[in-house]
Amino acid sequence: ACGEDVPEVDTSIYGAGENWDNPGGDWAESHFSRLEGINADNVAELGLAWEYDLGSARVQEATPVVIDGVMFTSGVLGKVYALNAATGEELWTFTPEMDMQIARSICCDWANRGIAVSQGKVIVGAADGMLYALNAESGAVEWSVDTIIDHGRGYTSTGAPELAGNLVVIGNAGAEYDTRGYVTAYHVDDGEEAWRFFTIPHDPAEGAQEHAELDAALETWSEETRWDIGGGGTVWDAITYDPTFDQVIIGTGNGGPYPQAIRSPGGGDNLYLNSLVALDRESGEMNWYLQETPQDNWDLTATQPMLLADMEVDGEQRPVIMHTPKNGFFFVIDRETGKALAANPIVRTNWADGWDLEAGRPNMTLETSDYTNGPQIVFPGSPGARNWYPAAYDPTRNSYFAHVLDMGNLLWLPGPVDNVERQEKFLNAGAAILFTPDLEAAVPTLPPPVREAVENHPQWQWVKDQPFKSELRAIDPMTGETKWAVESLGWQDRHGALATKSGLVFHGNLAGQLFARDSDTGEELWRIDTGSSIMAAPMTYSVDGVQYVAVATGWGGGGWGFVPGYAAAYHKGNRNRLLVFRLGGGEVPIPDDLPALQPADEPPAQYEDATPEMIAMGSGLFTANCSICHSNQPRAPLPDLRRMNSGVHGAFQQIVLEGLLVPNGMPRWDDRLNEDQVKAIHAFLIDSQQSLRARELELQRRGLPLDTQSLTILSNY
Ligand SMILES: O=C(O)c1cc(C(=O)O)c2c(n1)C(=O)C(=O)c1cc(C(=O)O)[nH]c1-2
Ligand SMILES: [Ca+2]
Repeated sequence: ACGEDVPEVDTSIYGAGENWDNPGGDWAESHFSRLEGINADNVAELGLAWEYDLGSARVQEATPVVIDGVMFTSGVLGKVYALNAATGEELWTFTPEMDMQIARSICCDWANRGIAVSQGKVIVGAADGMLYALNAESGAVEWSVDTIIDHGRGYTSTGAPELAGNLVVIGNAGAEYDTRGYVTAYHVDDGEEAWRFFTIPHDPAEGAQEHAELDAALETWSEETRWDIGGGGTVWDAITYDPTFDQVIIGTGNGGPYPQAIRSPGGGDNLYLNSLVALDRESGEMNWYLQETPQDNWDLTATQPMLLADMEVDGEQRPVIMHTPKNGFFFVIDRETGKALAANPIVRTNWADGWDLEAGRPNMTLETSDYTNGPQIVFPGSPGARNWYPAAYDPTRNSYFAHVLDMGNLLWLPGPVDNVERQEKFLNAGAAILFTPDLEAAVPTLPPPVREAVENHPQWQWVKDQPFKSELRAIDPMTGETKWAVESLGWQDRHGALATKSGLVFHGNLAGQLFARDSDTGEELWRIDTGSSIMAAPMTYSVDGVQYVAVATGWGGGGWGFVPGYAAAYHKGNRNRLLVFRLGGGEVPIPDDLPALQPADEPPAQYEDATPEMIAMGSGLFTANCSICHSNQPRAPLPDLRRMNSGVHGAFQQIVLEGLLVPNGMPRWDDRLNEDQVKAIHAFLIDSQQSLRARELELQRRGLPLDTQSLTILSNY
């Protein structure tokens, strides 16, 4: 890897042109296009140019890349597609092979957020942590490298690799599991490792830290830190190369377990959790860090996308990063120093009351957010004020277009904080979390101590008086003020954005509509029904003078088991496709509605003698092990286990303990569950199937639909 060229980046041109050369669009990752072929005067003529079936029904989060007429993008588990960008003709695809036991360590669906293209290679991080460099013309593997340092822990990979000159940098996911976060830089030409940066220290009893930055970080962790569990700090989404200072900026994740009282008892900032950290491209050494959420208890990650710009601050042009992490603040950060120049709240926050620019820290309010001594309603909730959904920045209007969620969730400790056992390669979040748009309705169903604590909570009034708000906004970065906003369909209806110099903002929704709005007012200028749920960000490019707008469809990600009733994925199935539009194009073929739900089959009489204790044990084991994937909600992506047929009932033990369906993505559990436990789970499911069937037969007799959804997601980690 010696003597390679480090490509020059021209930072004087802002926004993407004909090519959209990385998932963020341009060097600034602005999701902004300079193309003006499609504008307010003609946008109403947009129609379908071509569509491409991505061959799955899970989750699509990637923004495609287009270079010289070829589109490259990624999908489920890191599958890669190369297509003719003008016609949709498939040039090649690549499906990474992996042991599907990995499905046990994936928190938030089989997402992949995109690819990197450089030196004639397309680079993707597969779900199992393998990094592949593929020949851009043929799709053949040129090199591959295992980025995971310890396969005995719950590491996965969902983020896009980031190009930094001659290097490609990749992180990983798993802060809800038993991991310690890090990023690794590899040479693009041959995959040789250049450097690795760990985001948190390791147990000092086990020898020297890997690099000097960790010695400083160690001071911010307590002596009782549960290093064995992992600590978290995963870099699962944004990594951004800043060519101006030749540095790689990483966004780090939450603490693991969530409660600091388990993770690092006695407090401390726990560096470098929930931080932006700038690393020198060549050496991997730290230039600066900014911790956005110290002392994390809440999964308030800083992994969300970063957008770069040069911006006038106090009368001076400064190179900045715009960052809206989960924690509810809008940060404008000096790229040279890492100092926050602005940090304004964009939603209600009660883990901090404002941000002190002088001190470079938030004003922490642990009395309303630390749940060590009882349940707390925390704003923003762990879905985040923002999440991975890409924002777009239009420098000509100084507007940042982003989906924002103003919502709290309820957190409490499910048990004592001492002697918590590490769950190997499994969930270790250590907190009970209730996500619901209607806490007021959910609270009466909670155990009395939790219920009372909630009703006496200072933020109970917020919950009662001001419902959650989920909206696309145009925001002024330095003030955080909203210039305009449009409401989305629900708290789960969140989506990425594209802005164009011609004054348009494009975005989709879960009901399957794609919109173009006026950048200055938010006014709707065009919409088209696609019949497929959209979360991913649209992008635009041009080939032979024709401008196209492309978007991937597919519902999933965090909370993926609960398909909202307003989603196209609920009524029409979760069609994953690429839809590409041009002026004068046609209608989008709309999938048919799914057939109506039918009453659950009669379950077998297998455990007719099951005791209530056995069923209760099965219920507890199901919640702890199975429910993160099997939500047992109508139209969920995975089978509702209250609707199993006789064949599946007959093979239940073989599926769960012997791995009969591992190739399909259902892992084996013989390392965590024994035969009696699996019998108890099965007895619980048969019991649930009986009650479901009885209820559904009754609904059917009365001529009523069978769709009854729960609005509440309880994760009892
Ligand atoms: O801590 C982690 O390592 C980690 C990983 C991921 C992921 O890889 O997708 C998510 C999260 N956390 C997370 O907190 C979160 O809200 C989330 C949403 C999504 C998604 O794809 O919709 N992924 C993740
Ligand atoms: Ca997380």
